[in-house]
Amino acid sequence: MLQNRRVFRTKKRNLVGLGPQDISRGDLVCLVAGTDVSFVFRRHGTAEANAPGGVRLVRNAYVYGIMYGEFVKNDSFPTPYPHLHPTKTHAAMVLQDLGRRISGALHDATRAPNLDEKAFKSMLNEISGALLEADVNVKLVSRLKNSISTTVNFKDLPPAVNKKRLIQKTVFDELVRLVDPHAEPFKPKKGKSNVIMFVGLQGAGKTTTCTKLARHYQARGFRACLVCADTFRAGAFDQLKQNATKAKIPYYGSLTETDPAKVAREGVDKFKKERFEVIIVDTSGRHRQESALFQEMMDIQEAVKPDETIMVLDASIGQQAEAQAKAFKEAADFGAIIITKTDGHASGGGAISAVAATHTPIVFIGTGEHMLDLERFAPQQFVNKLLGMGDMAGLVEHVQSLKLDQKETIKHITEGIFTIRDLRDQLSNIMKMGPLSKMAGMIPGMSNLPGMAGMDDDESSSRLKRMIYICDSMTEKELDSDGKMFIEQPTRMTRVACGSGVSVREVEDLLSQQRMMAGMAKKMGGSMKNMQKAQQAMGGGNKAQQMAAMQKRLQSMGGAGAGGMPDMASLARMFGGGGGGGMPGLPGGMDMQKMMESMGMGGMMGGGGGGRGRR
Ligand SMILES: Nc1nc2c(ncn2[C@@H]2O[C@H](COP(=O)(O)OP(=O)(O)OP(=O)(O)O)[C@@H](O)[C@H]2O)c(=O)[nH]1
Repeated sequence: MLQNRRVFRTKKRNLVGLGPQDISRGDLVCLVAGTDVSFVFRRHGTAEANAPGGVRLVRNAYVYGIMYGEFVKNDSFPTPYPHLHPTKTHAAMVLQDLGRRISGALHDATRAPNLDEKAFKSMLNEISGALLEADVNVKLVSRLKNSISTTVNFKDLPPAVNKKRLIQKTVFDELVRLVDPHAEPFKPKKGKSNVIMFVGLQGAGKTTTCTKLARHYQARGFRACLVCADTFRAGAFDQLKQNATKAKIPYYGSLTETDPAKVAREGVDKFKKERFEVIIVDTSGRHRQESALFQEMMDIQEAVKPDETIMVLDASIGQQAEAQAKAFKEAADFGAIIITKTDGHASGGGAISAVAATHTPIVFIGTGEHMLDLERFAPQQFVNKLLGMGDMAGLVEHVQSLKLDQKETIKHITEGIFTIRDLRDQLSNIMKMGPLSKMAGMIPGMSNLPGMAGMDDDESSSRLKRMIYICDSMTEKELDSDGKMFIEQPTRMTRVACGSGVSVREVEDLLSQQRMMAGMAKKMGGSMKNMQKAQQAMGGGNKAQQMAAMQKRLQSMGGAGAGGMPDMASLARMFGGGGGGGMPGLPGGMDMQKMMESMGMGGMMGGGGGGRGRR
């Protein structure tokens, strides 16, 4: 389980086990009749994959709680095939696992018919164990445990107190305290040159994160640019150049100058003269905390006098994080931390402990290699999300930052129309939003749904791309049509299929999805007008207050890790489209679950299932 092996878990029973090292996301762990160990199977990725014969054996596995047949005897698990009993396996993100364990412990304790001291203590032990396993510093865990015990003070609780509420609130508050150093992070000011310098060990993700951050500020209206002061690693400037070019961000660096402080000064001076507002300086890393690295860091700091120094910490650093952060703090006195690679198998707790050790706030977390994989870190929202309670404010901010153009589609839906072009626009908007699993994590209750945790982002993204290719192979007239011309002239389908490199069947599927959505649009046409009026009336008020009220309402629907699923249709209606304080990501009244299902991602919403294979 620990040395390079995988951990399996199912949401309901937290099953844990050992598996082969080459196990991968989406594999099935099955009990086969007549055997007493479980086996890992892999789907072939064809339409027949769901048929009993559509899988191949990878190797055996040991999963506690199912290997002696307990699983088969428990009829609360779905049994899609009589002789194969799959549980969803995935190379789980450990932070997500940590969240699931904590909310599972809370859930078990607070749902117990007799919430006695024993149940409370066992919940505390489970939470502490989960935090320790995730590499959170042992002193911090013990402090958290004591604090919860003291605040709840189970023995002397007056009978009138709502124990469940109190426990939930205390655990939540203490987890927030763990990641909140109560220090205000730096905020760049418009109309001024804000110099931000990055420091960190080699490979922590500095160069990647510099570009992500520059893009983040650029998307929020700042004139952002990048300076490469890494003259130590061959290829560092090329990497920054490549990233910056892709993100359309101006950059500065030198292939010949060897003094990093000189390059940094030249770059910063140049961009200050050009009135750039966010100037990000990337520095070099080393394998270890070497004195040469620290000296270089101080020289660059002296040369560019940054307004903010950010330390980049790899989430997988584990227990060394604290010592490393302390050493960097002494040398470079950084004012903020960015934790990268939180999407990996890292435990993340070490990096979280670094916050407490240096009293420095985490400002962002890196959640993938893509340019958009940077999330603002806010302690309360982070804990909300960790416990599966969603992060609505983050979701709205994320979608708003994408500046999605919805006007045409919303106008169409109001008129009861949904063209193929509308479908194409929606598909590309969904692509811009980033991985669906990430979006799901931000919607209260959604990350707790069966199937969500193991959602295969690569597969859904490639499916979306193929659908966009199909649309891109159509003529303007076809795109603006209601799709009927394809039924009247089926050769059009063959032409589009050839043009986009897919089968005619896939074109047919896309058209039937568009037809289904057009049917929904037709039904919604009339009611939309009234809804927009209501939204406009709401749009004038205080948005922060509305946001807080919405978050509260959704939480009460989702419950604290209870897995309650908000009504997605009403959620989408609340977001509305276009007007007032609505979220421009989804057309008003669109049922997200139906929309995902219609796009062939229904399997993700309900677990199992799986989509149609490619031909
Ligand atoms: N999965 C994932 N990978 C990341 C993330 N951030 C960075 N990476 C990857 O980590 C690797 C190292 O990132 P770099 O940006 O080159 O690291 P660096 O700190 O600049 O390295 P040096 O310049 O050698 O000091 C690259 O392959 C990045 O794509 C993240 O949040 N998630």
